[in-house]
Amino acid sequence: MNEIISVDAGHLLSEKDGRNFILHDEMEGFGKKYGGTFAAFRSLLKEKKSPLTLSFAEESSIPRIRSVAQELAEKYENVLLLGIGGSALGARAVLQFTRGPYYNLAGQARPRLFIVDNLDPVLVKNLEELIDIRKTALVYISKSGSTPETAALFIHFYRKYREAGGNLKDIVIICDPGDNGINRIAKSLRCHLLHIPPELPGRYSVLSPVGFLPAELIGVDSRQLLEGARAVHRSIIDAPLQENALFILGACLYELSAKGKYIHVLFNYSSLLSEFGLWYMQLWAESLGKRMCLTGEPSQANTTPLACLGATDQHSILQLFKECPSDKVFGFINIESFPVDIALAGEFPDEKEYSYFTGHTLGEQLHIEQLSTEMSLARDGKPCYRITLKDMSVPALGALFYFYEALVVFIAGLWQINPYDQPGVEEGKNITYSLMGRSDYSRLRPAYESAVAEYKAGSRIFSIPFKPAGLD
Ligand SMILES: O=P(O)(O)OC[C@H]1O[C@](O)(CO)[C@@H](O)[C@@H]1O
Repeated sequence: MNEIISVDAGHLLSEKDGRNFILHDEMEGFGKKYGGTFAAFRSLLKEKKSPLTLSFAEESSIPRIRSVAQELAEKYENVLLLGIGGSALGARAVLQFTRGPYYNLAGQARPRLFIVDNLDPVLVKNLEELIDIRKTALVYISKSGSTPETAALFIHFYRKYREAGGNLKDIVIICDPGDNGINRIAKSLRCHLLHIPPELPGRYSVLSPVGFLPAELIGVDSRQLLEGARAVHRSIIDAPLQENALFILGACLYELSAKGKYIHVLFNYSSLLSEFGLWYMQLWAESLGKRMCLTGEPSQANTTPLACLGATDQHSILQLFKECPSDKVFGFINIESFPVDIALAGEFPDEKEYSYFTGHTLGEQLHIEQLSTEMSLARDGKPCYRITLKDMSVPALGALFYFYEALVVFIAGLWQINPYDQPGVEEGKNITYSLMGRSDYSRLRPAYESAVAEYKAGSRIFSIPFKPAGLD
């Protein structure tokens, strides 16, 4: 196939079963029902007025990002990337897809890239025991600069780095421009400072310095991510409605959620896409999980993302998918052509459970298992679509990122919700700031402290005693 990605939406449709699928007649009416919303969405893309298109302008920042990456790669054995959510998940997906899960273990990998996106003290200690901080560069990514988890990690590693005599100018900070703590710190350290376009929300920022720097650090040409994204961008703009993959899929998913298919499962058929699955979950959840419409009315948005890994999760969650309530729509991501394949030798020819593998390959088996899983769900009344990536190239990954970014923005338009904010995350952050003693939140602290006391008073704890053997 010549396409970079293709979408098979045929098994979201049915001739007769309009309860679980989209009827062919219903699809015929999509243009009339959703064409207006799509046209508005498409013209924002075309006129480069959509936040998504800010990524394309970021191409101009790549030469500088590349030179920072090369400088760090020459000087350091390790790079520690601190970020969370949109400031880490895209980098994780790029690292895993392009270099595989064992990149840091490969002797020739330089620099090794460690992405820390949690506060867990055990995780941090484990990492410290593994790396020599004197040979480690620090990259601190926080769009807002106020995310408490990443700020805490930066404080910790900055202290270690400074105590180890690290060159403060080599630190890289990536954030929004602005007059705030993170920008002042970057200026006072006189370190590398890369800015994210303010109108590009964090979960859409993988195609910006947030994803480009980690890509360049591991030797991936970040321009190629943009090349793939551009191919999708052009196809959204150029393809007529009835052949437009994004329009058809977006309209189907929207209609299916109205038919009770609330859970959007993304079943990725490559271990090198499991981090992409986590990136997708944040993108989908924070963009589409909205209580209110742009009009101020309660929203009808009712979708939950779930990422799974094929073939692995066929042996964990598939049973439930098959036999429990039909509240899901399934997206499969398949790789057409793996860069390598492994042929199975003819062992145990007298054993029927083993002899049939002879002459097959692991890639072939993965494809067969993907198809079997999809077919068994579709034949059981579960709507399925499949996205096939031509290969495991960098442009294919860029295309996939942009496709899902555009898909959520289009679907948000159908629900008339804002895909770019995340008001639901704020309360938890405010409680954390107050309880941790952030000065500009001290006013809220007494109220939150009494709310915490009240909450804890509601606990009902049932303990299970344990006496280690030999201590009786
Ligand atoms: O890049 P920042 O500002 O540190 O934010 C990290 C993440 O926190 C959130 O704001 C809330 O979860 C996400 O939208 C964002 O990706």
